[in-house]
Amino acid sequence: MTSVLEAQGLGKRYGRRWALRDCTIDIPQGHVVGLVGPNGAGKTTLLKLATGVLEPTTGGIGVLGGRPAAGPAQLARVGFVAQDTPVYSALTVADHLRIGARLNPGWDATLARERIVRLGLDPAHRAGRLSGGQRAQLALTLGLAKRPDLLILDEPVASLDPLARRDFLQGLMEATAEHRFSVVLSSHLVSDLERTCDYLIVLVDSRVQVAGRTEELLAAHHRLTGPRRTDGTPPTAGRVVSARHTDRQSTFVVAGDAPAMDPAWTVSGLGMEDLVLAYMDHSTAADLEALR
Ligand SMILES: Nc1ncnc2c1ncn2[C@@H]1O[C@H](COP(=O)(O)OP(=O)(O)OP(=O)(O)O)[C@@H](O)[C@H]1O
Repeated sequence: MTSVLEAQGLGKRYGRRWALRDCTIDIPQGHVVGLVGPNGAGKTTLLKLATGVLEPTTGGIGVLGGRPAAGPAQLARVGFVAQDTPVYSALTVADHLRIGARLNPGWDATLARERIVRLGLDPAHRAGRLSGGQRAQLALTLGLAKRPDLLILDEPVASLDPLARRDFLQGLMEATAEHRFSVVLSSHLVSDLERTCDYLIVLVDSRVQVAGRTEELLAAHHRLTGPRRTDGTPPTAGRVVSARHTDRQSTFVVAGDAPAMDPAWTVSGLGMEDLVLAYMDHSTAADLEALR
C-alpha cells in the first residue's frame, strides 16, 4: 500500500538553525496521525514540507506516492488547514463555499452545504464576524468538501475553548469514519490527540523521537518503579527512554518487551501523555548530555 507520508533524511534549515532534521518516517494510509511536540519543535515545518509550501534543505518527502504540490492532481488529493484556520474576513460563508467549488475539481457541494446547516452557520455571515470555533469549523468544512485522500491540519484547535475543541474533533472523527481518508493533525496538547489519533509522531527539538501505531507504541513501553539505583541504570534490558531519581526511588520508562522483574520493582503500562512526556524528557536528557 502507498504510504500517506514518507520521508527520508528530511531536514529544513533556516539560516544556521535546523527547524527539522534527520526525519525518516513511513506512515501507512488510513490513519489519523497525531503529530505532537512542544512549541517550536518543528511540527509546522514538517507539515509545510508535506504540502509543498516549503522545500527541504536535505532529504526527500513523498505524499500519497507523489511529490508534494507536484501538480493539480496531487494538489487535489491533499487538503491543508493551516495554523489559526485562516479564512477571508470580508467574504461570507457562502462565498467561501463558492470559491472552494471553483478551485477544487472534486468539490462535494452537498457535504459542504449540509455541514454548514448542521453547524448552524448562516451562509450570509461574513467570516470575519464568526467566532474562533465557527471559523475553525468553516475551515474544516472547506478541507472536507474538497474530498481529499489526506487532510493535514496544523494545530486546528489551539485557539478553541474546550467545548468548541470537542465539537471540532468530533466532526473530524465523524467525517473520517464516513469518508475514509487519512488525517495528519498537529497539536502541542496530548489530550486533543488521545481521543482522536491511532498513530503518533513525537517531535521534540526538531527531531522525530518516536513514531508508530499508538496501540503498538503503548504496548512496547513500560514504566519501572523501584528502589533507587545507584548506578542510574534500570534493573532490566531494554532501551531507556527516560529516567528519574529521588533519594529513595528510581523510575524508568523503557522500550522493549515486558521485563521479568525483581519483586522489589513495579512494572506498569503508560498512557499516551506519559509516553509523550517520557520522550520529551529523553530529548532534554540528551541535550544535557551533549553539553557535558
Ligand atoms: N520562517 C522562519 N524563519 C526562521 N526560523 C523559523 C521560521 N519558521 C520557523 N522557524 C523556526 O523553526 C523552528 C520550528 O518551527 P515550527 O513552526 O515548525 O515549530 P512548531 O512545532 O510548529 O511550533 P508551534 O507549536 O509553536 O507552532 C522554531 O525554532 C522556529 O523559530
